[in-house]
Amino acid sequence: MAVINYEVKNQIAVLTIQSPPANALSVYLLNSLEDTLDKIENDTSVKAIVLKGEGKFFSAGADIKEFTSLESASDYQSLSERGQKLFNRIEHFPIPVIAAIHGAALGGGLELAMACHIRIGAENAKFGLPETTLGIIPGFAGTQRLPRFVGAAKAYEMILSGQPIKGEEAKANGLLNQAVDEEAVFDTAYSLAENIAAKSRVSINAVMKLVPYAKTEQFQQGVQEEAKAFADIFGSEDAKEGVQAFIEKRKPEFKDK
Ligand SMILES: C/C=C/C(=O)SCCNC(=O)CCNC(=O)[C@H](O)C(C)(C)COP(=O)(O)OP(=O)(O)OC[C@H]1O[C@@H](n2cnc3c(N)ncnc32)[C@H](O)[C@@H]1OP(=O)(O)O
Repeated sequence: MAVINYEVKNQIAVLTIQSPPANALSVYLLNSLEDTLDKIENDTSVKAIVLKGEGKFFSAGADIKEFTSLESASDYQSLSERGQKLFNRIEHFPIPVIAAIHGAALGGGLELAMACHIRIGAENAKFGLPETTLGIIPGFAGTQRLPRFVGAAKAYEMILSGQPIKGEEAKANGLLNQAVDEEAVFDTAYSLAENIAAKSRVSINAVMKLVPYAKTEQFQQGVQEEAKAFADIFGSEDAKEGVQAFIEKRKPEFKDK
């Protein structure tokens, strides 16, 4: 069963994505994450959060297999808006969230990591938005958040090519705060959480309120446009072909329509 498991100890909540085999972000999992945030927001003991994935990856993104059960453009737009809203909540969460990323953060997995406040990643992990490989586009605000971290030129390259980058390159491009050995990812994230938890809650709350003002004003407009485009693109033959090809483990044959 896909869930977010969480444990609170010493004022730190550790959230673990448990959705084997790839920690795909199904709607059920997104709902579980929302429920967990509700509980943590009401737990006045928590001062920092570490978010990690169980198994081989942090997360391989939205559940591609679930796409085939959606029918209309409005279903796809709702899915996109569901993820966008949740990730926006994380970005504005009053408690700092540190993503501890190993294996891969792809598609929605990277979009989730980018909504967190701090990212510690493995040097050998893959970071990317491979949606164009499926004949679709990112839909959980990736087109808007990625350029913020890596700049427009690198974002175009990553989104249009669909090619992931490794931890060192992600760090050099501002996507990661630190790139460390895979074995050290969780401990590095956790000790940063301990450092934060030793600070006054008053300071933490003030910082969490102030930093979001640094955002651009067009971000909300951008994510609305993204949800519409995400819905439209699923009406294309190439999106059906791309998703089907992933499921059938073959290369897609795009027809540009
Ligand atoms: C709005 C948001 C949109 C999106 O996020 S769209 C999704 C974007 N993400 C991707 O396109 C990533 C797709 N996955 C991959 O590229 C690869 O996988 C990995 C690099 C993550 C891992 O590769 P490897 O180690 O070779 O494993 P494996 O055999 O490909 O995958 C193991 C199992 O995990 C399933 N899986 C992987 N990613 C997803 C996913 N995103 N949604 C649903 N299932 C996924 C596979 O199918 C397979 O399953 P089985 O063992 O039954 O064959």
